[in-house]
Amino acid sequence: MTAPPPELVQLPPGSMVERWTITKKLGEGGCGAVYLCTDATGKYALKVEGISEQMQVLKMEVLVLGELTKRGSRHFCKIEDKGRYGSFNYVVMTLVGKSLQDLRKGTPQQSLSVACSLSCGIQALEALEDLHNIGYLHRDVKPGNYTIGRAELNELRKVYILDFGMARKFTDNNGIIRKPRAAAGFRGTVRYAPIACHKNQELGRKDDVEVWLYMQVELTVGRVPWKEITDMNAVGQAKQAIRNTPEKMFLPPCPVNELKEIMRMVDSWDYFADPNYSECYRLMKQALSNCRKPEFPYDWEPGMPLNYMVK
Ligand SMILES: Nc1ncnc2c1ncn2[C@@H]1O[C@H](COP(=O)(O)OP(=O)(O)OP(=O)(O)O)[C@@H](O)[C@H]1O
Repeated sequence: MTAPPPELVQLPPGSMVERWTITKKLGEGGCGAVYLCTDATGKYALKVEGISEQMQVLKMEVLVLGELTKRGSRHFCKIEDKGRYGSFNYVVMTLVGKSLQDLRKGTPQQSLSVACSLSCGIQALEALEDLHNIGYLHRDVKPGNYTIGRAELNELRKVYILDFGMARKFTDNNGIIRKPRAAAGFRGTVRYAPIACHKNQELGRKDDVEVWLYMQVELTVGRVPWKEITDMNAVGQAKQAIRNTPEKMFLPPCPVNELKEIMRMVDSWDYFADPNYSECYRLMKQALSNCRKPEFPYDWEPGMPLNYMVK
């Protein structure tokens, strides 16, 4: 018999968690919920997880964000507070804006304009590079886990990465890459999983970059070729097969030459490889310049079609 789903912590509007007043629920994930909260200094996001939850993912979130907060990293929420309160653990962090998934879905064509998606893509890869540089893999890269900042903070041109519930440390305490396990279980979302994940192989930095590339396609074109396929193995096969006909994935207005070159590089890397991020940025910037569209304003800035979504 399977265990009943864990009870999510419910915090009604007006309730307090230490000095934080709950305003409303922002969303729910697999293992907890995220609330809008305030204190005397402003608005924040408060993430909670019951202490009896089987999968304790908040710990990883605190570990990763704590490390990045220390380093003053770009693209990450800052931790304001953390602790245990009654029967749950909580972390209070920077409040961010809409996800790239919501913004993409807010358009009739389900995609961002090409210059906007390339520019956001560069920031999204910078976030992964920063995370990899402190020894962690994200392993759940997808447009729903990237957001923009808030208009009130003048952060409409900033991309944040969220959700480290599936992160994994790939280095040991001496910074040496851990030995890959012989077999690893499937992790993440089928649509965005790297090929190695379909093969139950240990994931490395190159796998986060592979998935970032799929995300780039989705943001620019509105879909990945395996969108309609539901069977996990068939999705894995489709990802493999597209290597023979990359033009079918990098549809206009994708910069096909540059993205093909990035895919070629990614496919040449193994578990231990340190991805050549700077070459990826160079190709993305080349594509941005070749598309002959201005990088700014982004699609959701004042006067632009998606601005209604960030108000
Ligand atoms: N710092 C934040 N500021 C604003 N909204 C946030 C913040 N962190 C998370 N959210 C929102 O709260 C919701 C749940 O987020 P969370 O990342 O915890 O869920 P999850 O467990 O990853 O969910 P999923 O299973 O969908 O991946 C999402 O809609 C997310 O956009």
